[in-house]
Amino acid sequence: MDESLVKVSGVSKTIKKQTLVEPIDLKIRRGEVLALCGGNGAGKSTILRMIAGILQPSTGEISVNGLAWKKDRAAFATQIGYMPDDYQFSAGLSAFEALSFWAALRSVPKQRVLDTLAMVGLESKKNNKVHTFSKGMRQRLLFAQSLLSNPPLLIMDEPTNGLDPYWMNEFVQLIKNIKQEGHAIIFSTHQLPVAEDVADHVVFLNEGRNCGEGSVEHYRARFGHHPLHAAFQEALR
Ligand SMILES: Nc1ncnc2c1ncn2[C@@H]1O[C@H](COP(=O)(O)OP(=O)(O)OP(=O)(O)O)[C@@H](O)[C@H]1O
Repeated sequence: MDESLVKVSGVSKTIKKQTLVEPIDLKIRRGEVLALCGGNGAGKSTILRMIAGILQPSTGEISVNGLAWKKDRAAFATQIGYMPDDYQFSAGLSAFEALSFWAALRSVPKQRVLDTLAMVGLESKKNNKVHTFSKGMRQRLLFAQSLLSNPPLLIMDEPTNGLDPYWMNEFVQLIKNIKQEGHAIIFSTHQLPVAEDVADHVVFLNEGRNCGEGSVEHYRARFGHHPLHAAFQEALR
């Protein structure tokens, strides 16, 4: 029996005759972390945005927890927490206010707002204006936003971008905890050591195409320490 929480089959994206993503198949089970790795313009964000229901695929089907975006968008959206790679916060809002706004949209209680701020180490900054935050602090706030409703699937676009080594490590721990709770996670990264640390399975992308994939365990057995660099080189050949 196929126990995948997320099923992506034959999903592609073409805009004005330009193929951004060639048909791709992905499956993610509960408690599994999938990393999309690839260089600039490889198609990572486009794939994540299609799974998040923000961008309509040109072909293919996507379902999360048995719900198809095409059939029931509202229910589909409740299954997903999405952390974009770039987000302009409204000027003048504090971290607590920004998170409370998203919480209200999802009927999430105020206590959960405080809890998620604590999870990402922003509790003491909750009344500070978001526009005064550093890049890493904004990333942590976006991460908190994606966790608010405790959804089965977390989709994160370059989540460790701008994080200092301490928060990089904290992020890895948070993802491991969330994974243990049975959530499925898909994220994109340029940082192969991050993928090595948290991912179970890696898909390498190049020019909108899946050019190789495998489990981190498999790559480690094959290439030893820091295996994804060697695996990516091989995939690009
Ligand atoms: N709305 C759009 N219209 C036309 N082309 C687009 C659009 N969005 C993205 N692209 C192109 O699609 C390709 C894939 O972009 P995408 O943002 O998915 O890559 P990425 O792997 O996330 O890159 P990066 O690591 O730089 O964020 C790029 O060539 C990009 O220029």
